[in-house]
Amino acid sequence: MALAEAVAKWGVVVVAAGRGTRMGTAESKQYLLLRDKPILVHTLETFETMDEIAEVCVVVGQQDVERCEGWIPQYGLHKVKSVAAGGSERQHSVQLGLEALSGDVDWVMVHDGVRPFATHRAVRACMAKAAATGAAVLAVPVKDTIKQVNEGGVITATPERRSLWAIQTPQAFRRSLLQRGLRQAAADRFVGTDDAMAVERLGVPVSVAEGDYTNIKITTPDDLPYAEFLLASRERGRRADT
Ligand SMILES: Nc1ccn([C@@H]2O[C@H](COP(=O)(O)OP(=O)(O)OP(=O)(O)O)[C@@H](O)[C@H]2O)c(=O)n1
Ligand SMILES: C[C@](O)(CO)[C@H](O)COP(=O)(O)O
Repeated sequence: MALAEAVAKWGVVVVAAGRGTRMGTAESKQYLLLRDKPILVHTLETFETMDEIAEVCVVVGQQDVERCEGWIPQYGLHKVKSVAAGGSERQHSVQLGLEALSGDVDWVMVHDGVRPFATHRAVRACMAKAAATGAAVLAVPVKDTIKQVNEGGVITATPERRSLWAIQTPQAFRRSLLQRGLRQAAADRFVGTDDAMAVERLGVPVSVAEGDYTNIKITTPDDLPYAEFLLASRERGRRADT
């Protein structure tokens, strides 16, 4: 591990204040059970055993703050030091989570509460790349040919596939850089779909660290059986290791 990374104090903002409209369930998708535990708890457990992480802030809907505070003792989520109420857009939830982290956290990762399969290897790759460059996101090269299509359903462009990556979380930044990007985005009334966009807009390069295709964001109902399969595979892998 690089020296800068070893001495840095890392915090994680796990955003989970969305409504999950594409999932279409009465209960927001982050609270659906994956085997025995809510999806969000599986996600939070990712960071529990990482010594590099000093603290986690989980951002949820105002109505869910108490329930999530109760999870800290129930599931032994000792790294979760705060539960914050989120905002109307993901970006606002990120901003509120950043404000809740303690003052001495100087590097941050933002992670979707509905990505429970980020591996420690991939998270560490993202942290290492950010420590070396200032800002990095996990991503995988796209496998399909991607087309741009107009409102009439007609293809207007085929971008070169070699340059296309599907972006995931965690996304890792020097805290002051992400804060500056989010402040500027708010001043410009710009709302991005990921955290890197706020930093890219400053003209600051954001690097990519190669992740895993299995780090899925649980978004639509067809993701649920695949998530069950991934959980079972991970547990089989763990049993084989012991
Ligand atoms: N105002 C919001 C919107 C989203 N998120 C979180 O951002 C992550 C990624 O967003 P997405 O998958 O789009 O979740 P939802 O916004 O809940 O889904 P949908 O767009 O289908 O409503 C999720 O963990 C979600 O809870 C958030 O914290 N605050
Ligand atoms: C941040 C993200 O998960 C990267 O893939 C994604 O952009 C979130 O987008 P969504 O519109 O909130 O699903």
